[in-house]
Amino acid sequence: MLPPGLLKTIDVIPYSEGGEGEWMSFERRKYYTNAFIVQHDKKRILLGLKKRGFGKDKYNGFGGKVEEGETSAEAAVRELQEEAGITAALEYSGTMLFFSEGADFAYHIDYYSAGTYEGTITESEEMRPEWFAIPDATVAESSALPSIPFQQMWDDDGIWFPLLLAKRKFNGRVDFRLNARGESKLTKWWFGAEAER
Ligand SMILES: COc1nc(N)nc2c1ncn2[C@H]1C[C@H](O)[C@@H](COP(=O)(O)OP(=O)(O)OP(=O)(O)O)O1
Repeated sequence: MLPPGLLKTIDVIPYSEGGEGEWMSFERRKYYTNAFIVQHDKKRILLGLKKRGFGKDKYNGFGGKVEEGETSAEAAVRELQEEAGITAALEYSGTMLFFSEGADFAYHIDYYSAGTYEGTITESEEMRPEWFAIPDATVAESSALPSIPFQQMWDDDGIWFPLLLAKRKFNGRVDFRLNARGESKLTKWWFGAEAER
């Protein structure tokens, strides 16, 4: 049921799949984290604008490589501190395998989230933190905050963000291929989510 290479971390039921072609093969993987502050009571989520390197000019959670000798959960807390200046009791939200055509490794990304944090949110050399409104169909008035900027995020984020916001853990894989202009685009995906409680 699961796509090749995806290491199952939780029991999931199929949630979303699409795209075309075969899954690409890869030789090795590297371990990454990505963390979000999601405040349902304030209807807002903290994202960061990546200022350099991989994913520059995209909004994302805060994260990076898991260093040798640390767990993914420890790496997530460290990266959140380094990139946004805050600490949080992060909870595991899901895992995604991402492979991009031509890359020499696949990203194994563990996602984390927390509803509260300590410290002062601070811009770092890598990320500029900003709050965005969590969509709420039950509330008529619009938020003073901007909407989540999916047009300036990774193509796959629109698929699994509803799960993150609904606190449903997920496992997924996304493959990106290069288009005629040499841009890396989402071409195939599979996501499973834990059953609704
Ligand atoms: C393709 O789909 C992706 N979606 C999202 N939301 N995030 C992704 C995707 N692919 C990679 N990422 C994340 C995973 C990491 O959090 C960052 C990349 O981390 P970074 O560029 O910071 O990595 P390094 O500079 O190698 O690591 P250090 O921060 O430890 O130096 O993007």
